[in-house]
Amino acid sequence: MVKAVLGVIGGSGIYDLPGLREVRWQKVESPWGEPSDALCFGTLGDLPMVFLPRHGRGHRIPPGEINYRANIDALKRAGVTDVVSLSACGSLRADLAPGMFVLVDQYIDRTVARAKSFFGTGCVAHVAFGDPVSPRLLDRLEAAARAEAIALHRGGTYLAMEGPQFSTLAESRLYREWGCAVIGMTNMPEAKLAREAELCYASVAMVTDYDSWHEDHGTVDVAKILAVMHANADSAKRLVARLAADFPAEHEPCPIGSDTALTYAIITAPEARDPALLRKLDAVAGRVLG
Ligand SMILES: CSC[C@H]1O[C@H](OP(=O)(O)O)[C@H](O)[C@@H]1O
Ligand SMILES: Nc1ncnc2[nH]cnc12
Repeated sequence: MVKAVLGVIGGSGIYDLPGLREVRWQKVESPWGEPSDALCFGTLGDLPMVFLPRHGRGHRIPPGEINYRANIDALKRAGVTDVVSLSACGSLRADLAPGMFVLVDQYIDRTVARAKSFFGTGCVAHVAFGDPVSPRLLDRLEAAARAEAIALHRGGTYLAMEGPQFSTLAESRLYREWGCAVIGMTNMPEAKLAREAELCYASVAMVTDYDSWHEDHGTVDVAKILAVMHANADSAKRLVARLAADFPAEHEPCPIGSDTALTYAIITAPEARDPALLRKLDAVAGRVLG
């Protein structure tokens, strides 16, 4: 049996997880560089949990400078099987009001200046990503939100922008025409890397604002976001506590194969593989590389 370990990546406004027991912050070394912070290990009920504040405690790191590879690698090394990503986001739809939580099921990646893969020259891999989110995690998040009476919308496309500046009005309108539901700066390449690391992944996008398109709300700024973010953070912590309380002790095989994503993904012939890269892949791809 594979023991379930729930990883939580906390976004803006979420720098700890109250309610964790046996808490210990511990630095995890990664061959991919520095994770955003030490990892916070603990238990909620009987479930082992690992928490990582995406921007570091004190919100030191901007979205474009987060070492997403080190973060996902460190969570993998810590034994995490499932990752819930918590994120502040702007809404691109009138019906998704500030305060609502959206369970994202698709992404559009418009980030441009980030390392997006663990693989590369010396070990090439192409994982499937048509279904980027683990549906079973979504089911569990939906049930937890219902139990906590948190307003939630299931489904929607998250537009990942580079930032750190917010969108222009023209960009905001364009993303609405593309049918996107929410916008943020961090879920890519995080979701791609989680898939490469064979982690089940789901994003909870917590709406803080209407981005720049809404005539009644003007353009977005950090003051508007902060006004909603703290209430969202309290709900998110309740959501996670409920999720953990109902989480199975044994890792459930992912119905879309997130946890076996590398089985047929590596295309480089064994004799052409770069030993130095293979060493860095020990945690992420250890299951298939041996
Ligand atoms: C503080 S507003 C902009 C900031 O918030 C979001 O971060 P996260 O996804 O980590 O909650 C957004 O992506 C920006 O990084
Ligand atoms: N409107 C917005 N655009 C990008 N990231 C955000 N995070 C919170 N609100 C956002």
